[in-house]
Amino acid sequence: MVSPSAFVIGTRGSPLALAQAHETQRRLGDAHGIGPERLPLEVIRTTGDRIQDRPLSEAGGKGLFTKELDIALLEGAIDLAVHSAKDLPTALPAGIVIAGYLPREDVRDAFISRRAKSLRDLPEGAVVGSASLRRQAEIRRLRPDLRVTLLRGNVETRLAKLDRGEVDATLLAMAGLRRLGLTEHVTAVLEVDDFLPAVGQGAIAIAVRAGDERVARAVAPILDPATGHALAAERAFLTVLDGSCRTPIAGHARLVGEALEFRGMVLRPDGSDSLDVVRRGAPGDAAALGREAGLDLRARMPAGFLGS
Ligand SMILES: NCc1[nH]cc(CCC(=O)O)c1CC(=O)O
Repeated sequence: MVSPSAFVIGTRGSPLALAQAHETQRRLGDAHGIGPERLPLEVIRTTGDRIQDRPLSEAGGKGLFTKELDIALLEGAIDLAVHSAKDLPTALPAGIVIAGYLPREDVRDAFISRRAKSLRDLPEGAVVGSASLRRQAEIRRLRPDLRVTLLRGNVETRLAKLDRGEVDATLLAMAGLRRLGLTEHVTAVLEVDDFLPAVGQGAIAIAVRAGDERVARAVAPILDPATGHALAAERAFLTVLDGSCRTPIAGHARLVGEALEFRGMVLRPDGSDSLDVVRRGAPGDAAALGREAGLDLRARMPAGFLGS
């Protein structure tokens, strides 16, 4: 007899999404002593996966990668959804909550190029491709002389475009490259203090139905409290500033000893100006810390900074 599924894991179908879903499946299986056959993956294609020709910020923003998974969750077709925390909107649909996060991967961005050893060494006028408004603005801030172009597609597609010489360099998250076993492509790693990552970068979020105690209890042992505190601060920061998905925003929280340290930044899209903030506090006050950091930046922002 085939044993019934314990929990159905919903995921997008990109190689990175599948790697993250498999990691979730492995951790959940280990925690409960059950095999992958009892934790089947249900692959769901999202609007964000279909749009390849324009920046997603122009196509309606972040919910594009989550809507179809949200529906499957609410309809009971899946029991939990695995997401890159970075791609999650700040507001989730009614009836869906984030149970928590897996232990965080490397949060840093990687510089990848065949033409230079580092962002600093790229020749003047070199072309750097990225689809991220944050990375585009941070690159322009550090190197206003470079040409920044749109480079979309999944991690493998972008590396192929680099190999074909469509761009001289690109930036990708270390977390994704590690999960895909592609770190041999990395030319240099950008430290957090030099190149502040996106809110949620490197973290895998587990979304569940609100009030579904069976699923909540099952996933609890695989969730990482430290990552939860960091993400609470980062997402509260984003919520305060997320007036527009056209805004380059960076934010990162980490435990330093007993304290949670948060750094946040907003940039003009052309990199000509930026504002940053640092706050430290108790991990238990993570959300308030992030919110206050966001309010502080908002109060210091000149009119029109967010491009509205
Ligand atoms: N927006 C795409 C996306 N969403 C999550 C990751 C990488 C994994 C992560 O940041 O957790 C990536 C690719 C990238 O930014 O290089």
